[in-house]
Amino acid sequence: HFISSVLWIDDGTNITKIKSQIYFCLPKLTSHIKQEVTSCFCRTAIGFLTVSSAVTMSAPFFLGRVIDTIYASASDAETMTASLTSLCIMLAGVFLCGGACNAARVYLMQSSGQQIVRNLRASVFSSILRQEVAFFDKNRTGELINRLSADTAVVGRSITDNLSDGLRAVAQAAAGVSMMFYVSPSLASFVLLIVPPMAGLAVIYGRYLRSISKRTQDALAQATQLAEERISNMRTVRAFGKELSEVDKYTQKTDHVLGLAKKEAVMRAGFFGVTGLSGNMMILSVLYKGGLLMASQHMTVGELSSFLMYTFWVGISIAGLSSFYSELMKGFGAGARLWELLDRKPEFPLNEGKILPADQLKGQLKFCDVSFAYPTRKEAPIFQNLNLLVPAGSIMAVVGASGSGKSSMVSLLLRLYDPDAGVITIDGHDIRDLNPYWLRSHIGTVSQEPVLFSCSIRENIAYGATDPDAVTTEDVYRAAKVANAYDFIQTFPKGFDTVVGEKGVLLSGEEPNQLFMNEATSALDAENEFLVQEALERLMEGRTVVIIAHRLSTIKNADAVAVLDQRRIAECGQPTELLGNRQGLFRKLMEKQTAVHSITCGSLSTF
Ligand SMILES: Nc1ncnc2c1ncn2[C@@H]1O[C@H](COP(=O)(O)OP(=O)(O)OP(=O)(O)O)[C@@H](O)[C@H]1O
Repeated sequence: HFISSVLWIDDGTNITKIKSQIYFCLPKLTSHIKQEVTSCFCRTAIGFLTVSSAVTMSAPFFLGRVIDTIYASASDAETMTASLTSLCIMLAGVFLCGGACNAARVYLMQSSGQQIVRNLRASVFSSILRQEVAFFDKNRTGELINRLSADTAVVGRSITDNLSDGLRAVAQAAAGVSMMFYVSPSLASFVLLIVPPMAGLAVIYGRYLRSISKRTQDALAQATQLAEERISNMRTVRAFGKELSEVDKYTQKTDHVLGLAKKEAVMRAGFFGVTGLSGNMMILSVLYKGGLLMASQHMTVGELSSFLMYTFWVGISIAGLSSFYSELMKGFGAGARLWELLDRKPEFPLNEGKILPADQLKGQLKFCDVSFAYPTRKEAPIFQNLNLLVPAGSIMAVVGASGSGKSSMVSLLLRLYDPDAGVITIDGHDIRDLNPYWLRSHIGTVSQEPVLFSCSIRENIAYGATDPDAVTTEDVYRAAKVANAYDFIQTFPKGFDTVVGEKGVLLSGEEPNQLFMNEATSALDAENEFLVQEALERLMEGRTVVIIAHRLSTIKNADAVAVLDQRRIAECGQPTELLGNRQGLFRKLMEKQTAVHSITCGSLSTF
């Protein structure tokens, strides 16, 4: 136990990183631990820990006494039965008490850990949702989810059960070594002479084993990344017919993992074979030396038995210490990632800034010399000195080639990102001075992508309301009717209570005939397009509307058209006027447009 645990305690990898994680986390973890330790919950657990450890560590001593009693009175059956019975009953009571205390300690520590995990999860989730949109461009969803679920659990465990297991291991190892010296100083010195050199060898071997183990992990991570990318972009793989070559690539990566794993297996086999052998050899030598001490009347058989049991306990406790250490290091790593997230101040305020009085709101929109590049792709500017004026109450269609930045304009208007230069104003007010909550609640967006949460249609419709709980069934029906969706939703067996999954996954699964039958799709599309168009036209009345026209047929109601090209508005004017210019970009776009795309429409509803 001792030798194999040395392997894991000596974590030679990246000490500097671990150190910086410890410096960063320790104050935060300490405040958590302080809070925890001062709770009566935890004090009780420490009390139980002390009793159970004391019982565990006194057990070998008393068991040695039992053996000596058996030996001493082996010739007198009556005396032996009497003294053995009373000793065993007493010890059984003590052990029972120790077991109960241990169970209570584990229960209290685990509950305390779960409480910490719950609090951490709530704070981390809240911190994630407060971040600006650019943060989500830079951080992968999977990684954030991992912090929320796995890292919180690791931190919780490392400062509760793990800490109590660690304390227990320290106490038991110290008590065990002391008891070994108490029972037989000469045998204890003998053991302590042979263990350190063996531990030294284990450290050297362990470092090599760990480096191979790390290489295997890295190779596996590469293979997994390849698989993840290919699976999530399955459509592209299928479209290019690359299934077989991708399988080959993945197989090559897994072959590499297999090669390293085999090497590691050989190394591990050697290591554990040698540690098992050396463990047995050590016990044999203790027995040999102990036997000699018994022969010279320096030790009883009970003392030798106690001594052996203590050596086992010390070994087990040190193994426990090594797992405590590695869990604690994991806790520091996870903690560093969590607190980095918890301490991160979002770049945009969430609910601060000016709120314009409703009666002063006209809805004039202006982009003045706006330059913008996505934070993740600073080298590829989307807009440079873009200017556009959308008069209050008018309908402006923004057109342009795919990737010209139409949707990016909506993102800037919603203040999902800030321009790098220039200003965007609403009725002359810089949107950076306005309260983003208020701003977004006054901008309605209608998008081609139905983002549905996995709950009922009713809940999905109510999602946009300021207070979804206050939304009545009538409100939901009214909203559905305005969107021309009421009749369509009523065709589902469960109507508004139909549960839909993320991106409508369940909806398609439940209602395949009505939604996704091949022959029906075109008819449904046309019908839906008409219904949506009609609903939008009703919504547009009296509002400032920016239509992001992916399909040029959707601009027929627009008062003006702005053509995006070369990172700015290249043309702007009435559709008929622009169509009249044969060399104009709009005219060319109209001529080019033969394929039918779906629409995305960003509308400034309230203005
Ligand atoms: N979050 C993002 N991070 C980095 N680049 C982005 C991001 N979103 C869009 N882009 C890039 O910005 C450019 C403009 O994209 P945008 O979606 O605004 O164009 P679009 O005109 O609406 O295109 P489409 O008509 O194809 O929808 C594209 O090159 C796109 O790849």
